[in-house]
Amino acid sequence: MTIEFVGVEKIYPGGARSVRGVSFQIREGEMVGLLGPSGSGKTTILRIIAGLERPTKGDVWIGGKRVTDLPPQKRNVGLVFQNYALFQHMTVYDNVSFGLREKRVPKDEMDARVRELLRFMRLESYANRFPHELSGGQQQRVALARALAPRPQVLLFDEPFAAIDTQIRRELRTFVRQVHDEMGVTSVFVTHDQEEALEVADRVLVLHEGNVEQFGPPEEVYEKPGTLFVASFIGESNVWTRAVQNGRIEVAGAALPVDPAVSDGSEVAVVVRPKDVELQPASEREAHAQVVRSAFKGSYSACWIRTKDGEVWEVHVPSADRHRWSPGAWVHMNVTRWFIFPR
Ligand SMILES: Nc1ncnc2c1ncn2[C@@H]1O[C@H](COP(=O)(O)OP(=O)(O)OP(=O)(O)O)[C@@H](O)[C@H]1O
Repeated sequence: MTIEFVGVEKIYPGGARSVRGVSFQIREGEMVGLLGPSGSGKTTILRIIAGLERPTKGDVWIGGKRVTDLPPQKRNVGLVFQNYALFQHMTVYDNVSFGLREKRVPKDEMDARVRELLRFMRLESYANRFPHELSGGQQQRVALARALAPRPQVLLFDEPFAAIDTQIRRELRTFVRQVHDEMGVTSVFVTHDQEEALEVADRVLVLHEGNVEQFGPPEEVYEKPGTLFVASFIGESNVWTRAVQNGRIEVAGAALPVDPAVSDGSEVAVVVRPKDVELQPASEREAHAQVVRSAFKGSYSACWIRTKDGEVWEVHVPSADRHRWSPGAWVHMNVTRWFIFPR
């Protein structure tokens, strides 16, 4: 099912303008991650898709049908929330069959569907347990099975793994992606965790103060950020302000060209990813910077270097070379890639 927002605005009673005239289209079968800082409108957008909030302006379309005025139960969407929201007094089996009983699905058909989902979720032996007898990851799989039982064509996830520890979280997100692919649904999930969004989503919708900053595949929002906000929010970055002189800005001893439309004297922001700086050993006189600290991160190490102008940059180096950049070492910097935005 496609999902489309056309000029959707949401003003809550009390005046908070949470979503500011947003338009986007989600394709059939896509998995989209809503990513943005706290308060950027992610949950509100998800709730508007679900029909749990009504937009103040604009329209929502699901599968080519205008659903703006339809209640949640008529939208054929499945919801999975952060806190599982399982019925604590019901067994796993009863939780999963809940939506089917509501729909008065015949018993044999319901039983077959529940067994099929429990098998798929690797929960067959837990059918008679109660939620409190399960781990967080298992509870989340029950919540997913329950959402899937009535065969929704859209699945909505609100921070589904936020309460789960790292190892299980990684397993679950791979599992959710597999479920999405095998069930042939369209999915939208809210997350704070950009690694999660970049890993799992086909496209990421980056939100900032109720506006869409960028909507694109993970590699695009990372490698071709459209705005200063996206460049500094997605992935690690060094962000500095520079004044343009003779059509260029000076960064670590290099004069980088600026869009000719930007006039001399104006200020721009330059963003450099830590992986896009090469270090060379240098004498104190020739060096651009000195290493302040380094930290082992597995396959790479992070180094913080202080330039002679006092800026502290984060630079990533292969861990195998880490010993070359111990605190106090003088370094020459070569910036290999950068983004420039108006200030
Ligand atoms: N029921 C409500 N009544 C009034 N204001 C609300 C309500 N729900 C959300 N808001 C406000 O709308 C804005 C967007 O909230 P929303 O929950 O959509 O953001 P979010 O990006 O999901 O944030 P978080 O990551 O913290 O969950 C915030 O400023 C929030 O305070």
